[in-house]
Amino acid sequence: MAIDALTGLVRQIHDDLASLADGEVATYIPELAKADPEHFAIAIATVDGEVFSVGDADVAFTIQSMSKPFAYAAALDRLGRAAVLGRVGVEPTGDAFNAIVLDEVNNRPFNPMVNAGAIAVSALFPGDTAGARAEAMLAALSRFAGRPLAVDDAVFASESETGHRNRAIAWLMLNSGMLAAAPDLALDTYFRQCSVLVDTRDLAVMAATLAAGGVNPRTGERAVEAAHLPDVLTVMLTCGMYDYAGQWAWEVGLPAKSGVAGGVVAVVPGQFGIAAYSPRLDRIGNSVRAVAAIRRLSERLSLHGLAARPDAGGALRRVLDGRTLRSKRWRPAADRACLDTAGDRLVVVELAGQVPVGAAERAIRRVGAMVAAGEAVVDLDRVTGVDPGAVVLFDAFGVALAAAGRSAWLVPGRGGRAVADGLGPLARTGWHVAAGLDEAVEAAEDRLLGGGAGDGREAPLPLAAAALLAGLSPEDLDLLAAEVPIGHLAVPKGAAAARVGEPADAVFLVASGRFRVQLPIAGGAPVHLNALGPGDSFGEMALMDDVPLRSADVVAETDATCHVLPIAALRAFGQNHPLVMNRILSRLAADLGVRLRRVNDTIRSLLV
Ligand SMILES: NC(=O)CC[C@H](N)C(=O)O
Repeated sequence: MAIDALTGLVRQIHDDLASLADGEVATYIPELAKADPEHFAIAIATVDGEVFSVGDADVAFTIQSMSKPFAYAAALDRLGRAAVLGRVGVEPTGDAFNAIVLDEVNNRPFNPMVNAGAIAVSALFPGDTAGARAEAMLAALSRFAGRPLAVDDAVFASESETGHRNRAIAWLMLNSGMLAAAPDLALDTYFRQCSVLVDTRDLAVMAATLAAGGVNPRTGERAVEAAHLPDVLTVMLTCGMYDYAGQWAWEVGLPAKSGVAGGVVAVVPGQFGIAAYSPRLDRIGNSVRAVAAIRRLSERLSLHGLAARPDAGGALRRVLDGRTLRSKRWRPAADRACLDTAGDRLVVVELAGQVPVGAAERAIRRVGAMVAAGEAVVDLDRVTGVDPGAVVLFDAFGVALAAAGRSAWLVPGRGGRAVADGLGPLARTGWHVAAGLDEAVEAAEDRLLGGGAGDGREAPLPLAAAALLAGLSPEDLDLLAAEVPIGHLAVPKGAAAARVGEPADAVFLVASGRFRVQLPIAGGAPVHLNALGPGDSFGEMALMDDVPLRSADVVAETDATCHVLPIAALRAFGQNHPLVMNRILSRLAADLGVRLRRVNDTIRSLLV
């Protein structure tokens, strides 16, 4: 049995309320009077499909008015907002759920949560016969529950026989032309809809489907388009608890809906669906224990929708500048020195997690402060989601950049694809979308440097200028040139000087041009490890160990040339001149130390 945090907390609330016996079981629908007043259950469903429950969570009862948000969602999905708004408003009435009050001005019921509005919505289910409409209604509600639901025929019969007030409402609406179907047909669908059998766990899953953007977290099936959720959740918050809705919004702050069989569902957008069941009702028709249970849960877990939220800037993970964050591109000492000073005119803003509008605005503000005099990169690789409004801001900023004749780099990475896709035509935006952070930083550095050296057209460096041989005297170099057959290799742009798995039989000293050291990934882009330029070396690790094969690809970024020293000849040279070889190996060890520290910095930056 897995140990979790919610079950114990919910059980505590359940136990604390077990003795609460206020309220009366509904009897105006005779069949409802048969409910066991002691039944009490609480359930929570998460948006990733877990369901926690305590008490009588498997006891079945009829959904009653808790069906209304789901029927409303189905109507919005099928007919669209305008058509449904023409049939039912969104204004709370402050009256009882069965009030015979219609919005005469707009010729429609006030909202879809009271009976009048709900009957108007039930009339919108498709079908020419009661059976066809019932089938459409059950299919819609079942998508939210994630299992086939059925009607309790006894409750349906009981409500049909006694539903005179609802009949009055329906015929009154017919009289005003508000009903989209014949009253008997609309009422048949509505009474069946209210008589659908559910248990508390079902209701939690139905609410979780609304919390999860309209997708059922148990089945993965979409029950309603996400675009309709604000409509559904708003009327649940403002009207769902009838003339207790104002106090509910103030105390609990969650979109919710009650039902006279004794249930209440509540939605924590993006997190949970909550349901509670206990048949005793207060004078308004809401379950006393269920209201108390969800109120306590909201208080205990600070779920109130308008509770203070953490600063939106939390998604702004890091802001670095070009003095600390460098591209992997090789740069000559002069360029490196330039970046040591001018690097503060290159800013890299990194976002992570969910990006609300506020965080996007803050990141953009940092970029906007820089692009007038320098370069900027926005890295979204660690982002897990971007609010639609944030995408709008990124696009608007791109247009402002273009209008100002400036530009900046955007790195969508693994999480920011929605932003890149949401940008208008790249021609009208000042964003450069980069495949990776290193590419963007390299391009920003180039622009800061006015180009950047190592383009392959420079004169090849002599052997003596190789960093690996920096410790050798002219005499040492003469010895080396006399006893080691030194080759020269020209590598055209795009060609590989070395490939993974090839024999590691030579050391390459870069004389001109640039190389990228990379790991080939089957079916994907290679992983960029390092950049090399004139004076650098590769393949020299073979001097230190007996690994006979190359461990990475080395590909020319520009036309390039290298001095080539065979390993076997170098080893023989080392036997004859151990002191000279020792200077080469000391240099190599020092270089490896620099590379190791750079790798440590990279790892540390990933963990920060
Ligand atoms: N609030 C409710 O659950 C009322 C639903 C019930 N079927 C009615 O129409 O009266």
